[in-house]
Amino acid sequence: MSFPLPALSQIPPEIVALTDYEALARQHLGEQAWAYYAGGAADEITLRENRSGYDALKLLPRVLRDMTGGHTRMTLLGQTYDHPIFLAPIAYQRMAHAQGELATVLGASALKAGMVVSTRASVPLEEIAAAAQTRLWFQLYMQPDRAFTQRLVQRAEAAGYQALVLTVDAPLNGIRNRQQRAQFHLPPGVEAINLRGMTPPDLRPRQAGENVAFGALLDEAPTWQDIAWLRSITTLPILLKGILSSADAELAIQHGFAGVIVSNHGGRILDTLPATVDVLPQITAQVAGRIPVLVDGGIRRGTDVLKALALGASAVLIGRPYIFGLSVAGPIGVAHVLNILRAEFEVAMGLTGCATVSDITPDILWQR
Ligand SMILES: Cc1cc2nc3c(=O)[nH]c(=O)nc-3n(C[C@H](O)[C@H](O)[C@H](O)COP(=O)(O)O)c2cc1C
Ligand SMILES: CCCCCCC(=O)C(=O)O
Repeated sequence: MSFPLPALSQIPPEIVALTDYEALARQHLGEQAWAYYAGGAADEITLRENRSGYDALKLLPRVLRDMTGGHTRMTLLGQTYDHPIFLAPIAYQRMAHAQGELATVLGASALKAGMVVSTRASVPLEEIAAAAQTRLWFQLYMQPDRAFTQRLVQRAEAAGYQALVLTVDAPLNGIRNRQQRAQFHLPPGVEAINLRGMTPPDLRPRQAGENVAFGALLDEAPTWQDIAWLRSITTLPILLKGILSSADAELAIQHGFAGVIVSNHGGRILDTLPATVDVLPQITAQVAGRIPVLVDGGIRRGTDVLKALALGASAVLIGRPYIFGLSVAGPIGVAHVLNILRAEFEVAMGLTGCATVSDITPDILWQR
Protein backbone atom coordinates (compact mmCIF):
# COMPACT_ATOMS: atom_id res chain seq x y z
CA MET A 1 0.00 0.00 0.00
CA SER A 2 2.90 2.39 0.47
CA PHE A 3 3.95 4.31 -2.59
CA PRO A 4 7.51 4.41 -3.93
CA LEU A 5 9.67 7.25 -2.70
CA PRO A 6 11.17 7.84 -6.20
CA ALA A 7 7.80 9.46 -7.04
CA LEU A 8 9.25 12.48 -5.25
CA SER A 9 11.13 13.15 -8.49
CA GLN A 10 7.78 14.32 -9.93
CA ILE A 11 7.89 17.38 -7.67
CA PRO A 12 8.89 20.63 -9.45
CA PRO A 13 12.55 21.34 -8.59
CA GLU A 14 11.80 24.84 -7.35
CA ILE A 15 9.96 23.43 -4.30
CA VAL A 16 12.79 23.07 -1.83
CA ALA A 17 11.40 24.25 1.51
CA LEU A 18 8.13 23.83 3.42
CA THR A 19 7.22 27.46 2.86
CA ASP A 20 7.38 26.92 -0.92
CA TYR A 21 4.31 24.71 -0.58
CA GLU A 22 2.42 27.42 1.27
CA ALA A 23 2.37 29.82 -1.66
CA LEU A 24 1.34 27.04 -4.07
CA ALA A 25 -1.34 25.71 -1.73
CA ARG A 26 -3.03 29.05 -1.70
CA GLN A 27 -3.57 28.69 -5.45
CA HIS A 28 -4.90 25.12 -5.08
CA LEU A 29 -7.27 25.72 -2.19
CA GLY A 30 -10.23 28.03 -2.65
CA GLU A 31 -10.44 31.19 -0.59
CA GLN A 32 -12.60 29.55 2.09
CA ALA A 33 -10.44 26.45 2.54
CA TRP A 34 -7.34 28.66 2.62
CA ALA A 35 -8.88 30.74 5.40
CA TYR A 36 -9.71 27.57 7.34
CA TYR A 37 -6.33 25.88 7.04
CA ALA A 38 -3.96 28.84 7.10
CA GLY A 39 -5.79 31.08 9.53
CA GLY A 40 -5.58 31.52 13.27
CA ALA A 41 -7.68 33.14 15.97
CA ALA A 42 -8.53 36.85 16.05
CA ASP A 43 -5.47 38.99 15.17
CA GLU A 44 -3.31 35.89 14.65
CA ILE A 45 -0.67 37.12 17.09
CA THR A 46 -0.05 33.64 18.50
CA LEU A 47 0.00 32.19 14.99
CA ARG A 48 2.87 34.52 14.06
CA GLU A 49 4.71 34.12 17.37
CA ASN A 50 4.76 30.34 17.05
CA ARG A 51 7.09 31.00 14.11
CA SER A 52 9.06 33.99 15.31
CA GLY A 53 9.81 32.15 18.57
CA TYR A 54 11.91 29.64 16.65
CA ASP A 55 13.58 32.34 14.54
CA ALA A 56 14.67 34.16 17.70
CA LEU A 57 16.54 31.11 19.01
CA LYS A 58 20.11 30.74 17.76
CA LEU A 59 22.17 27.58 17.53
CA LEU A 60 25.70 27.08 18.88
CA PRO A 61 27.48 24.23 17.08
CA ARG A 62 29.93 21.89 18.75
CA VAL A 63 32.78 20.81 16.47
CA LEU A 64 35.15 17.89 15.91
CA ARG A 65 32.85 15.42 17.61
CA ASP A 66 32.84 11.79 16.52
CA MET A 67 29.76 11.43 14.28
CA THR A 68 30.28 7.77 13.33
CA GLY A 69 27.03 5.84 13.05
CA GLY A 70 24.82 8.94 13.37
CA HIS A 71 21.09 8.61 12.77
CA THR A 72 17.75 10.32 13.53
CA ARG A 73 16.00 7.34 15.15
CA MET A 74 14.32 7.71 18.51
CA THR A 75 12.14 5.76 20.92
CA LEU A 76 8.79 6.96 22.19
CA LEU A 77 6.28 5.10 24.36
CA GLY A 78 8.34 1.95 23.86
CA GLN A 79 8.33 2.14 20.04
CA THR A 80 11.15 3.06 17.69
CA TYR A 81 10.58 5.76 15.06
CA ASP A 82 12.89 6.63 12.15
CA HIS A 83 12.77 10.30 13.13
CA PRO A 84 10.99 12.51 15.67
CA ILE A 85 8.62 14.27 13.22
CA PHE A 86 4.92 13.41 13.52
CA LEU A 87 1.85 14.63 11.64
CA ALA A 88 -0.46 16.60 13.94
CA PRO A 89 -4.21 15.93 13.85
CA ILE A 90 -5.92 18.12 11.28
CA ALA A 91 -9.65 17.98 10.68
CA TYR A 92 -11.51 17.69 7.34
CA GLN A 93 -8.62 16.82 5.01
CA ARG A 94 -10.93 15.98 2.10
CA MET A 95 -11.29 19.74 1.74
CA ALA A 96 -7.59 19.84 0.74
CA HIS A 97 -7.52 16.71 -1.44
CA ALA A 98 -10.19 14.33 -2.79
CA GLN A 99 -8.73 11.36 -0.86
CA GLY A 100 -8.11 13.44 2.25
CA GLU A 101 -6.63 11.46 5.15
CA LEU A 102 -6.17 8.40 2.90
CA ALA A 103 -3.70 10.39 0.81
CA THR A 104 -2.01 11.77 3.91
CA VAL A 105 -1.47 8.35 5.45
CA LEU A 106 0.27 7.15 2.28
CA GLY A 107 2.64 10.10 2.45
CA ALA A 108 3.26 9.49 6.15
CA SER A 109 3.87 5.79 5.46
CA ALA A 110 6.51 6.58 2.83
CA LEU A 111 8.54 8.46 5.44
CA LYS A 112 7.54 6.19 8.35
CA ALA A 113 6.21 9.24 10.17
CA GLY A 114 3.84 8.76 13.08
CA MET A 115 0.44 10.24 12.21
CA VAL A 116 -2.22 11.49 14.59
CA VAL A 117 -5.71 11.14 13.06
CA SER A 118 -8.30 13.73 14.09
CA THR A 119 -11.67 12.86 15.61
CA ARG A 120 -12.90 15.23 12.90
CA ALA A 121 -11.22 13.31 10.06
CA SER A 122 -13.26 13.25 6.88
CA VAL A 123 -12.53 9.54 6.20
CA PRO A 124 -13.57 6.67 8.51
CA LEU A 125 -10.80 5.97 11.00
CA GLU A 126 -10.83 2.27 10.05
CA GLU A 127 -10.13 3.06 6.37
CA ILE A 128 -7.17 5.23 7.33
CA ALA A 129 -5.79 2.44 9.52
CA ALA A 130 -6.25 -0.12 6.74
CA ALA A 131 -4.15 2.02 4.37
CA ALA A 132 -1.41 2.78 6.92
CA GLN A 133 2.08 1.38 6.89
CA THR A 134 3.16 3.54 9.76
CA ARG A 135 2.14 4.02 13.39
CA LEU A 136 -1.14 5.82 13.98
CA TRP A 137 -2.44 7.58 17.08
CA PHE A 138 -6.05 8.68 17.40
CA GLN A 139 -6.85 12.25 18.52
CA LEU A 140 -9.90 12.34 20.72
CA TYR A 141 -12.34 15.17 21.26
CA MET A 142 -14.40 13.84 24.15
CA GLN A 143 -18.07 14.07 23.26
CA PRO A 144 -20.87 15.06 25.65
CA ASP A 145 -22.38 11.64 24.94
CA ARG A 146 -19.93 9.46 26.89
CA ALA A 147 -21.28 6.22 25.34
CA PHE A 148 -20.47 7.68 21.91
CA THR A 149 -16.97 8.60 23.11
CA GLN A 150 -16.48 5.08 24.41
CA ARG A 151 -17.50 3.56 21.05
CA LEU A 152 -15.09 5.91 19.25
CA VAL A 153 -12.23 4.85 21.52
CA GLN A 154 -13.11 1.17 21.06
CA ARG A 155 -13.18 1.63 17.28
CA ALA A 156 -9.74 3.25 17.33
CA GLU A 157 -8.35 0.50 19.53
CA ALA A 158 -9.86 -2.24 17.33
CA ALA A 159 -8.47 -0.60 14.18
CA GLY A 160 -4.93 -0.75 15.57
CA TYR A 161 -4.27 2.83 16.69
CA GLN A 162 -1.41 2.72 19.19
CA ALA A 163 -2.18 5.71 21.40
CA LEU A 164 -4.90 8.25 22.13
CA VAL A 165 -4.27 11.99 22.06
CA LEU A 166 -6.84 13.85 24.14
CA THR A 167 -7.14 17.43 22.92
CA VAL A 168 -8.23 19.77 25.71
CA ASP A 169 -7.47 23.27 24.46
CA ALA A 170 -10.59 23.65 22.31
CA PRO A 171 -13.73 23.05 24.38
CA LEU A 172 -15.20 25.62 22.01
CA ASN A 173 -14.07 27.25 18.84
CA GLY A 174 -11.87 30.33 18.83
CA ILE A 175 -12.79 33.70 17.40
CA ARG A 176 -11.75 33.06 13.83
CA ASN A 177 -12.06 36.38 12.07
CA ARG A 178 -10.24 35.24 8.95
CA GLN A 179 -12.77 32.42 8.49
CA GLN A 180 -15.65 34.77 9.21
CA ARG A 181 -14.44 37.26 6.61
CA ALA A 182 -14.15 34.47 4.03
CA GLN A 183 -17.63 33.19 5.09
CA PHE A 184 -16.13 29.76 5.61
CA HIS A 185 -18.39 26.73 5.68
CA LEU A 186 -17.66 23.06 5.00
CA PRO A 187 -18.28 22.15 1.37
CA PRO A 188 -20.94 19.51 0.60
CA GLY A 189 -19.61 15.97 1.06
CA VAL A 190 -16.99 16.89 3.66
CA GLU A 191 -17.96 16.01 7.22
CA ALA A 192 -16.59 14.69 10.49
CA ILE A 193 -17.61 11.22 9.40
CA ASN A 194 -16.50 9.46 12.58
CA LEU A 195 -18.97 11.56 14.55
CA ARG A 196 -21.94 10.47 12.41
CA GLY A 197 -24.90 9.57 14.58
CA MET A 198 -23.90 11.83 17.43
CA THR A 199 -26.23 14.62 18.47
CA PRO A 200 -24.49 17.79 17.22
CA PRO A 201 -23.83 20.60 19.69
CA ASP A 202 -26.15 23.59 19.61
CA LEU A 203 -24.27 25.94 17.28
CA ARG A 204 -27.17 28.08 16.11
CA PRO A 205 -26.36 31.79 15.75
CA ARG A 206 -26.85 33.60 19.04
CA GLN A 207 -28.96 36.70 19.59
CA ALA A 208 -27.04 39.82 20.60
CA GLY A 209 -26.17 39.58 24.29
CA GLU A 210 -26.92 35.85 24.54
CA ASN A 211 -24.22 33.52 25.95
CA VAL A 212 -21.99 32.06 23.24
CA ALA A 213 -19.77 29.91 25.45
CA PHE A 214 -21.31 29.49 28.89
CA GLY A 215 -24.19 27.08 29.06
CA ALA A 216 -24.45 23.90 27.04
CA LEU A 217 -21.00 23.97 25.40
CA LEU A 218 -18.84 24.56 28.47
CA ASP A 219 -21.17 22.71 30.86
CA GLU A 220 -20.49 19.55 28.89
CA ALA A 221 -16.76 20.07 28.32
CA PRO A 222 -14.53 17.40 29.90
CA THR A 223 -12.72 18.11 33.17
CA TRP A 224 -9.96 16.39 35.15
CA GLN A 225 -12.79 14.40 36.79
CA ASP A 226 -13.41 12.59 33.49
CA ILE A 227 -9.86 11.31 33.05
CA ALA A 228 -10.17 8.31 35.34
CA TRP A 229 -13.22 7.24 33.34
CA LEU A 230 -11.34 7.66 30.05
CA ARG A 231 -8.42 5.64 31.36
CA SER A 232 -10.83 2.94 32.54
CA ILE A 233 -12.26 2.33 29.06
CA THR A 234 -8.96 1.80 27.21
CA THR A 235 -5.63 0.09 27.56
CA LEU A 236 -4.00 2.52 25.12
CA PRO A 237 -1.52 5.11 26.39
CA ILE A 238 -3.12 8.56 26.43
CA LEU A 239 -1.30 11.82 25.70
CA LEU A 240 -2.72 15.19 26.65
CA LYS A 241 -2.64 17.78 23.84
CA GLY A 242 -3.00 21.49 24.44
CA ILE A 243 -0.79 22.03 27.47
CA LEU A 244 0.86 25.43 28.01
CA SER A 245 1.20 25.59 31.79
CA SER A 246 3.66 23.58 33.86
CA ALA A 247 0.97 23.21 36.56
CA ASP A 248 -1.23 21.39 34.04
CA ALA A 249 1.72 19.25 32.96
CA GLU A 250 2.13 18.20 36.60
CA LEU A 251 -1.60 17.41 36.83
CA ALA A 252 -1.28 15.37 33.63
CA ILE A 253 1.38 13.22 35.30
CA GLN A 254 -0.74 12.84 38.43
CA HIS A 255 -3.71 11.74 36.30
CA GLY A 256 -1.68 9.03 34.60
CA PHE A 257 -1.17 10.50 31.14
CA ALA A 258 1.58 8.81 29.13
CA GLY A 259 2.78 12.08 27.62
CA VAL A 260 1.89 15.71 27.01
CA ILE A 261 1.84 17.75 23.83
CA VAL A 262 2.71 21.39 24.31
CA SER A 263 0.35 23.10 21.89
CA ASN A 264 -1.74 26.22 21.41
CA HIS A 265 -3.65 24.52 18.59
CA GLY A 266 -1.57 26.32 16.00
CA GLY A 267 -2.79 29.71 17.27
CA ARG A 268 -6.37 28.90 16.28
CA ILE A 269 -8.28 28.93 19.54
CA LEU A 270 -7.30 31.77 21.88
CA ASP A 271 -5.18 34.60 20.53
CA THR A 272 -2.25 36.14 22.48
CA LEU A 273 -1.25 32.82 24.03
CA PRO A 274 2.53 32.46 24.18
CA ALA A 275 4.43 30.66 21.46
CA THR A 276 4.79 26.98 22.29
CA VAL A 277 8.58 27.14 21.96
CA ASP A 278 8.62 29.85 24.64
CA VAL A 279 6.76 27.77 27.25
CA LEU A 280 8.44 24.49 26.34
CA PRO A 281 11.49 24.93 28.66
CA GLN A 282 9.29 25.49 31.73
CA ILE A 283 7.27 22.40 30.93
CA THR A 284 10.20 20.11 30.24
CA ALA A 285 11.79 21.37 33.47
CA GLN A 286 8.62 20.58 35.42
CA VAL A 287 8.14 17.17 33.83
CA ALA A 288 11.83 16.34 34.33
CA GLY A 289 11.78 13.28 32.10
CA ARG A 290 8.94 11.49 33.92
CA ILE A 291 6.85 11.33 30.72
CA PRO A 292 7.63 12.42 27.15
CA VAL A 293 6.91 16.01 26.18
CA LEU A 294 6.04 16.68 22.54
CA VAL A 295 5.49 20.09 20.97
CA ASP A 296 3.79 21.57 17.92
CA GLY A 297 3.15 25.00 16.43
CA GLY A 298 5.22 26.90 13.89
CA ILE A 299 7.74 24.15 13.08
CA ARG A 300 8.82 24.77 9.48
CA ARG A 301 12.56 24.00 9.41
CA GLY A 302 14.84 21.18 10.49
CA THR A 303 16.55 23.69 12.75
CA ASP A 304 13.17 24.21 14.51
CA VAL A 305 12.97 20.46 15.17
CA LEU A 306 16.51 20.54 16.55
CA LYS A 307 15.74 23.53 18.80
CA ALA A 308 12.60 21.87 20.17
CA LEU A 309 14.58 18.74 21.03
CA ALA A 310 17.35 20.85 22.57
CA LEU A 311 14.69 22.36 24.85
CA GLY A 312 13.72 18.88 26.01
CA ALA A 313 10.99 17.77 23.61
CA SER A 314 11.05 14.10 22.64
CA ALA A 315 9.36 14.72 19.28
CA VAL A 316 7.55 17.40 17.29
CA LEU A 317 4.36 17.53 15.25
CA ILE A 318 3.68 19.57 12.15
CA GLY A 319 0.22 20.71 11.04
CA ARG A 320 -0.34 23.15 8.21
CA PRO A 321 2.83 22.33 6.20
CA TYR A 322 1.68 18.80 5.36
CA ILE A 323 -1.83 20.01 4.53
CA PHE A 324 -0.27 22.43 2.06
CA GLY A 325 1.79 19.58 0.58
CA LEU A 326 -1.37 17.46 0.42
CA SER A 327 -3.32 20.11 -1.43
CA VAL A 328 -0.57 20.66 -4.01
CA ALA A 329 0.56 17.08 -4.70
CA GLY A 330 -1.49 14.59 -2.64
CA PRO A 331 0.46 11.76 -0.96
CA ILE A 332 3.65 12.76 -2.76
CA GLY A 333 3.32 16.29 -1.41
CA VAL A 334 2.93 14.99 2.16
CA ALA A 335 5.93 12.69 1.72
CA HIS A 336 7.97 15.50 0.20
CA VAL A 337 7.21 17.86 3.08
CA LEU A 338 8.30 15.18 5.55
CA ASN A 339 11.37 14.34 3.48
CA ILE A 340 12.50 17.96 3.34
CA LEU A 341 12.01 18.47 7.08
CA ARG A 342 13.67 15.19 8.04
CA ALA A 343 16.67 15.91 5.79
CA GLU A 344 17.00 19.46 7.16
CA PHE A 345 16.87 18.07 10.69
CA GLU A 346 19.59 15.54 9.89
CA VAL A 347 21.79 18.28 8.39
CA ALA A 348 21.20 20.49 11.44
CA MET A 349 22.16 17.59 13.73
CA GLY A 350 25.30 16.95 11.72
CA LEU A 351 26.33 20.61 11.74
CA THR A 352 25.85 21.04 15.48
CA GLY A 353 27.78 17.90 16.36
CA CYS A 354 24.80 15.74 17.38
CA ALA A 355 25.19 12.19 16.08
CA THR A 356 21.99 10.93 17.69
CA VAL A 357 18.89 12.55 19.17
CA SER A 358 20.20 11.83 22.66
CA ASP A 359 23.20 14.05 21.86
CA ILE A 360 20.82 17.02 21.35
CA THR A 361 21.15 18.97 24.59
CA PRO A 362 20.51 22.61 25.62
CA ASP A 363 24.17 23.49 25.12
CA ILE A 364 23.65 23.69 21.35
CA LEU A 365 21.43 26.75 21.97
CA TRP A 366 23.31 30.03 22.09
CA GLN A 367 22.86 32.06 25.29
CA ARG A 368 23.16 35.77 24.66
C1 LIG B 1 -6.89 23.38 9.80
C2 LIG B 1 -6.52 22.81 11.13
C3 LIG B 1 -7.32 21.86 11.72
C4 LIG B 1 -6.95 21.32 12.96
N1 LIG B 1 -7.70 20.31 13.48
C5 LIG B 1 -7.35 19.78 14.66
C6 LIG B 1 -8.09 18.70 15.19
O1 LIG B 1 -9.03 18.20 14.62
N2 LIG B 1 -7.70 18.22 16.40
C7 LIG B 1 -6.61 18.74 17.09
O2 LIG B 1 -6.30 18.28 18.19
N3 LIG B 1 -5.89 19.75 16.58
C8 LIG B 1 -6.23 20.27 15.39
N4 LIG B 1 -5.47 21.26 14.86
C9 LIG B 1 -4.25 21.71 15.55
C10 LIG B 1 -3.03 20.89 15.08
O3 LIG B 1 -3.12 19.57 15.54
C11 LIG B 1 -1.70 21.46 15.58
O4 LIG B 1 -1.78 21.67 16.96
C12 LIG B 1 -1.26 22.75 14.87
O5 LIG B 1 -1.70 22.77 13.54
C13 LIG B 1 0.24 22.88 14.92
O6 LIG B 1 0.64 24.10 14.36
P1 LIG B 1 1.22 24.29 12.87
O7 LIG B 1 0.03 24.20 11.96
O8 LIG B 1 1.81 25.65 12.93
O9 LIG B 1 2.23 23.22 12.61
C14 LIG B 1 -5.81 21.79 13.62
C15 LIG B 1 -4.99 22.75 13.01
C16 LIG B 1 -5.32 23.24 11.77
C17 LIG B 1 -4.39 24.24 11.12
C1 LIG C 1 -14.81 23.21 19.09
C2 LIG C 1 -13.58 23.30 18.24
C3 LIG C 1 -13.66 22.32 17.10
C4 LIG C 1 -12.52 22.46 16.15
C5 LIG C 1 -12.47 21.27 15.25
C6 LIG C 1 -11.38 21.27 14.27
C7 LIG C 1 -10.15 21.92 14.77
O1 LIG C 1 -9.54 21.45 15.72
C8 LIG C 1 -9.68 23.13 14.16
O2 LIG C 1 -10.28 23.58 13.16
O3 LIG C 1 -8.70 23.70 14.64
